[in-house]
Amino acid sequence: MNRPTDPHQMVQAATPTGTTEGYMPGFGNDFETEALPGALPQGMNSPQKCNYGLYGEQLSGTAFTANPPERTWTYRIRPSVKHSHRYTKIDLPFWKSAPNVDPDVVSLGQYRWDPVAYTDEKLTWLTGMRTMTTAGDVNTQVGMASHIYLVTESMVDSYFYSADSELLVVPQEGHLRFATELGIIDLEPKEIAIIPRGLVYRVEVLEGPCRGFVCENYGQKYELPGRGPIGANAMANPRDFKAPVAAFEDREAPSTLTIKWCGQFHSTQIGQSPLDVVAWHGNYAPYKYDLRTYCPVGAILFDHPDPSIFTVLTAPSGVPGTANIDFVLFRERWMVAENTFRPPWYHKNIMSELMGNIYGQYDAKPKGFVPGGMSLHNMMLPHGPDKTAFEGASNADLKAEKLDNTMSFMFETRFPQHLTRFAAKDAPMQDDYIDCWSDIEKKFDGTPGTK
Ligand SMILES: O=C(O)Cc1cc(O)ccc1O
Ligand SMILES: [Fe+2]
Repeated sequence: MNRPTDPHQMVQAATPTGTTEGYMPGFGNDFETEALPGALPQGMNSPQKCNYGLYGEQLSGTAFTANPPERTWTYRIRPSVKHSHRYTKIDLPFWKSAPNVDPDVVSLGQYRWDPVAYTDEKLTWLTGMRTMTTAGDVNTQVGMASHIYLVTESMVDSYFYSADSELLVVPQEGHLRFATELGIIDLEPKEIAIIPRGLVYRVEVLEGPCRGFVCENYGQKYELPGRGPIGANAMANPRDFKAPVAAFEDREAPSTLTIKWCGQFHSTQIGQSPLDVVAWHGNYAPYKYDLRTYCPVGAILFDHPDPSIFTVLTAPSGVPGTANIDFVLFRERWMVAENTFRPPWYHKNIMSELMGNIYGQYDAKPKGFVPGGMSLHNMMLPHGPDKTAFEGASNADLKAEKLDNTMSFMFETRFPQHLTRFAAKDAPMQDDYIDCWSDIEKKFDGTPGTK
């Protein structure tokens, strides 16, 4: 067990034998963890008096009667209802929620952005969030928002939770620490984290500046996609998802708690750190996942399958097979298909595709889609390889080829995505993006045979 030496170091539970330090493996497991011995009641949830004078409190992430229900029992120094003032609305003008349809902004189109640049401005997780697109409606818990974050400063005596959403965090540069009620998640590029709806946390900069992408999921929680005929292994394997062990701080200091609720931000003053959960058990918890453990399955003879084969996590929408959000990963892999145009095909899709580049080069766009950059191919708008990618791939010698040093992803939603004013006017949009297709030649001349 660690003892705190500075205000931001928490007392952390010992790690169960054989697991990565500070984390417990498994997707959606029913975990139990305690940072002080005997803090977790055994065999029951609500003893008349909890050990150490702790308060028992349940955090429900699904309806009580959902199947399966997801909830966590926390044993904490104070119940979280102990805050001293009412909530005051505050303004975080760059963090938008759906519906956010700006009459001056055209969302219909193919768009691409260079990385949003750091400035001299000091930015925290809250002030550094820049919404790029929104889809659906936060009030009916349908849809999503995509954001870029630029974070240079740790939150100090400042805590946050989103009642609106589960956050999928995809770092591109820098190392962040999510000190949450349920424990600590350290996060760096090539990893992702999921922060559940309702969970209080503080974000610290371990190595800055930090830039990355966030998909805010207003709907049902992310789950592992069914693998169907692929079977019980490959793609994202459950044991590679890691939930933190319990960690707490007993810290009395005037602090601010900010809540995102129905698209608006509110804050209240509290006299202590809310990260005071000494022990917990349950299946509603934050987790992280190392994208390098994703085992891609692909074409081993001919043709290019749909990108759904690369789904890491899927958030259902209620319509079977039609996700509110799919998180899809394009990582290093071998290309071996014979007599095949190997990059993505030209296509139109009812789903809206927002992509981000974590590092390297993406096969359909060898130039222009750079690390830290994003692109949007909105509902039913045609897109596909640029002229260079098309010419290269249709004339390539089709030997086995490793796509190396490449990691891009897609937030794919069944809902159209609307650009924010920031995305349309302030972010570094590439005005000439659609020119990447304009030189595609007509090869047809009425005579048979390949050209
Ligand atoms: O548009 C894109 O680049 C994403 C994508 C990749 C792929 O392999 C197939 C379809 C698709 O939309
Ligand atoms: Fe696409």
